[in-house]
Amino acid sequence: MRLSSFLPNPNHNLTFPPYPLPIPARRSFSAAVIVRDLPASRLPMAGLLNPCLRAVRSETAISEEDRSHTMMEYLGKTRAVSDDLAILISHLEYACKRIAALVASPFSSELGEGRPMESKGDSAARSRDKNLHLIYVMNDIILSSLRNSGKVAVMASEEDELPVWITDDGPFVVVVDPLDGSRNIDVSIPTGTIFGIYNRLVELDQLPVEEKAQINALQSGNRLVAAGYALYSSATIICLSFGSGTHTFTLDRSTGDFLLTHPSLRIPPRGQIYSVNDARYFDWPTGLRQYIDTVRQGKGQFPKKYSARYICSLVADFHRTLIYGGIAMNPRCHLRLVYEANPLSFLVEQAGGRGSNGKTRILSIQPFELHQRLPLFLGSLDDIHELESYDDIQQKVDPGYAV
Ligand SMILES: O=P(O)(O)OC[C@H]1O[C@](O)(COP(=O)(O)O)[C@@H](O)[C@@H]1O
Repeated sequence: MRLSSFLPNPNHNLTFPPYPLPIPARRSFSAAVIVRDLPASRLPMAGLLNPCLRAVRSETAISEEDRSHTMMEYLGKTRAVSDDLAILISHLEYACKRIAALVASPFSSELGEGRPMESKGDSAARSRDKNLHLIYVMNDIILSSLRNSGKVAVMASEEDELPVWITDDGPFVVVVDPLDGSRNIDVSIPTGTIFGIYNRLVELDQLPVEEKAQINALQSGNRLVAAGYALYSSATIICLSFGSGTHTFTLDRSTGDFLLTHPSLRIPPRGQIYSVNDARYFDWPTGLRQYIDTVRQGKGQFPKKYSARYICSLVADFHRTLIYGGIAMNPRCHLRLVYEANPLSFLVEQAGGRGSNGKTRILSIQPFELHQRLPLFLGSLDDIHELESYDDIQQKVDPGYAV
């Protein structure tokens, strides 16, 4: 068996994307070369081929000595990660490296130009987003990686109106927001990719493709087998959970490896930071206004004056919240249950926090529509419980915002 047959194959991508790319393909795909050149012991499927390595796979959360392990090594050692899942993650990792390179490229604004702009997914609602071309390129990068993995039955993307059926026997379903915070690209503010992974519902295999694609993608967050995000910032981070803790990996640009930097991350039970677009204050309901007024005066259950931070890039605001604690929220019906709220709630819960729509635990909500939006509150357990106790915190008024 040739190892390379499992890996993101750089040759598959030479025909991609199917429109002019203003940078030499070799430069933009250098991550593939790095992955291809990894020694066999560092590949995720090393356990498949090497029985000794498989034996050291551990059931438990990662230990201190695992710090600085590459993501590939981590996947190879963790029993919760099957070989199929490890292969899928390695392809997602590869896609995220390519996106990281492209968002940082001086040519990113030209990407996808000349490509016909069909009306897709949520694009009507996203008319204020100038970067739709670029987003569609990122979407294609993810789709191409998932196809090449051979492990995905269906991909549902925030950028596509309908889910894409990929392969009948793919064991997984992937939901994805390829480029969150895209409006910030032109000013080099962090952006991200969010993804969730479910098992394919084999009991639906006999249904027509459109039907089984939809139902597979509309699984409730309770059924996630893994979720993650990539943050494209001063460092490129991938944060992952397979249902036994949340771990973050940082890209070492000198080697192209993601190194384990925060094993078994725990969100502090209290933070001192709230993150919200507070220009909307006068559209908020009474409960939310009262909560924010209270904590910023230091009169809440945690007797410290809270500070505000708002990047307006969900992944970045969420990542800071995960590390420092506090709450990242968007109280209006704006963020998507399937592509954003569920994966991030899974990650925050696995780190000891909570994801809520202001009344209910996000992961227990059954989605009824792929692009369904909802109010979203993510963060430290005690902070979220305190906020929920104000009851009236979901913003019902949404006049439509121009910026
Ligand atoms: O305009 P608001 O309510 O502050 O929303 C900002 C949020 O919208 C997002 O940009 C996502 O919206 P889009 O998916 O439409 O780009 C988040 O990254 C950010 O947190």
